[in-house]
Amino acid sequence: MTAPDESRDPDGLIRRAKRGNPEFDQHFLVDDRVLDRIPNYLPEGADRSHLLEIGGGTGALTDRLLDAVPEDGHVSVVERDPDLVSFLRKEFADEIEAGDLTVIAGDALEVDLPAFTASVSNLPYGASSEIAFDLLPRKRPLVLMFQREFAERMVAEAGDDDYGRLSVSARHYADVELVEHVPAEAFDPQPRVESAVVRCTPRDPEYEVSDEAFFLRFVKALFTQRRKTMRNAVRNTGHISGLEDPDAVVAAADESLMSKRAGNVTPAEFAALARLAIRVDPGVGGE
Ligand SMILES: C[S@@+](CC[C@H](N)C(=O)[O-])C[C@H]1O[C@@H](n2cnc3c(N)ncnc32)[C@H](O)[C@@H]1O
Repeated sequence: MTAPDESRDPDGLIRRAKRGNPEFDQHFLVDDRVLDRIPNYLPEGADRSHLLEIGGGTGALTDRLLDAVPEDGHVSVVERDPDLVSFLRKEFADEIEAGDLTVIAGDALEVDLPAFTASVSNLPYGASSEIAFDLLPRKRPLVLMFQREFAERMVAEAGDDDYGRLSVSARHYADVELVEHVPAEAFDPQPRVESAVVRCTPRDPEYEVSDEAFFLRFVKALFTQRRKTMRNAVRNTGHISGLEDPDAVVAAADESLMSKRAGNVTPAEFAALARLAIRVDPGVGGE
């Protein structure tokens, strides 16, 4: 592993790779201070023995991750662009030869991911939601860079303007915190939007759900009608949630909950309603 003061220069990597195509979600981090900070956002005590990076690009973050793993640790990096894969394999030939780094060629949503202990990634914006929701259920610590608006929706709480399906679904798997806003100037080429880094610390939710898939589908359905009361949202979205008898769920549910809007309902309240629906609705398991 290289010492931190020997980190590769991110601008030099871009020049050597001759890459950086915004159409391929290629915005490379060039701000050394941001690059240095990102691995340190891993939760204290996180197992760093096998770090996974999705979207290696020209390797500026990969280089920092090689410094962040313990002596016998490993970094795996997935990259979809075949030219960047060739570049990474050449640039990091010594680390690959030493068994410290594996470069996996392909789409992160299609390749078999290795058994990583934590992931630190500057995600391709076009696929960030799918990749995050592929990683979150694996219950490993994650430090992920997103578009700022996406990150803010992810960490929003009930009652916040940005609170929605994304906030409830992400929190189902982990504690999520926005740890740093990153301006467009930190990248080359610069994206049109700002970015933000989110730390996800896995934990079990503080509520029970007997059918996770139904819970997540129900939350998704209810937020499609976020301006309506929960009463109407439950009734109008059976085609999405799978409820066969939404009226029975409304009748059995607490009156005050049915009068709220989804944006003011906590994850625990959604979970209690999902458990109730499973008891009373034949479409999702009840009678
Ligand atoms: C935002 S750049 C980050 C690059 C580098 N990690 C950095 O921080 O400078 C995202 C990278 O992901 C790659 N990429 C885009 N879609 C991908 C996918 N579905 N699977 C794997 N890599 C992908 C792009 O080619 C690009 O190199």
